[in-house]
Amino acid sequence: MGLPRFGRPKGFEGDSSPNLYVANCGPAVGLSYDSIASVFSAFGELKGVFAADDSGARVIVSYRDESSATAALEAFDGHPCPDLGGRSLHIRYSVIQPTSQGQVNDSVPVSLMASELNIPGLYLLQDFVSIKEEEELLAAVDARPWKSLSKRRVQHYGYEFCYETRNVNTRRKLGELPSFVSLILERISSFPNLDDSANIVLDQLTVNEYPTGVGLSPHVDTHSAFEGFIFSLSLAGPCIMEFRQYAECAWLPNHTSSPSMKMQSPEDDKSFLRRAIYLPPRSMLLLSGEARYAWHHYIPHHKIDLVKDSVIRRGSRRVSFTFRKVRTGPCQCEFPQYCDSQR
Ligand SMILES: O=C(O)CCC(=O)C(=O)O
Ligand SMILES: [Fe+2]
Repeated sequence: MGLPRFGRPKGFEGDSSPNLYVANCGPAVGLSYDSIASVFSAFGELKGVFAADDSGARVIVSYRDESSATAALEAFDGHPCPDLGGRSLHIRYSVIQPTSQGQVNDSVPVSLMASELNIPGLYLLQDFVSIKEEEELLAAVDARPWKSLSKRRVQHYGYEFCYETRNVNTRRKLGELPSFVSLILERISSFPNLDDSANIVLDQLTVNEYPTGVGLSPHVDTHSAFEGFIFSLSLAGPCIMEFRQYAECAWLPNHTSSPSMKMQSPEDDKSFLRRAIYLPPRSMLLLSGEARYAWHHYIPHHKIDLVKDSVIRRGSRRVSFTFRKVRTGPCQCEFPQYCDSQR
């Protein structure tokens, strides 16, 4: 699983910091992130509560001010906390771990199953289409005009996606989704894990063709552009997809709380959790809820991927069909810190 950028300091006396490493605390011991945030926010404004590792029993509580972290540490370290199920917490100041770019790119283990990533709302179904259907879908898009971007080719159906604004013009509808995807839309309407999949109406399709070694930069599909379900069908070649959750989203447009913040893009923000999943051809990925709204997805620009103990070569191309529903009003998701409609 992904390594957090905040770690436990070596030794017992770490330098003080606004970030606390809190052990014996987390969803694995019955404490939700919300309940932890609510108890720790009594000591000052929080930036957030994050998993410290994959145990589910260690978290990073990140404050705006160091003095708040000090007050919380003094109050809670080593004492049973009645508001957190009477658990005794073990608290240290946390430090930012120095990671090299090499580690960032290469060290995250790759899972085969979405459930292993522990990201709510993320689902992967293998063999969503047959080999024959895959051939037909590829033939259908290859018979239609591709638009060349700098490193990959795309086709848009339903609505054009504008890469400059990362949005769609809702007043310019191109038409209905093409008939060659009807079978996919029908299968999506009985997608497991969704309460009401039959009522999901998808009206935008982006087809991406990635040559070997080409990926996609980390991004969250713009909240104000698309609704809460994003389905992505992988065809032809495999890839891995990495998910990143950033501690700060200061580089989002209209960020007002830190006007002096210099960060321009997620690449400048080094505080993030990482998870990765293998996407084989013919699999369907669903991003919903937290996975859709609060995690960046990213396809590393690799020619080969290490999956468990196997080296997997990307094919000569990967073609993905991404189905979304264009949003017509502002997004009202539960993740305002990641939401362009709510900033
Ligand atoms: O190729 C994929 O599976 C994902 C494409 C994607 O994330 C996007 O078009 O926003
Ligand atoms: Fe995306």
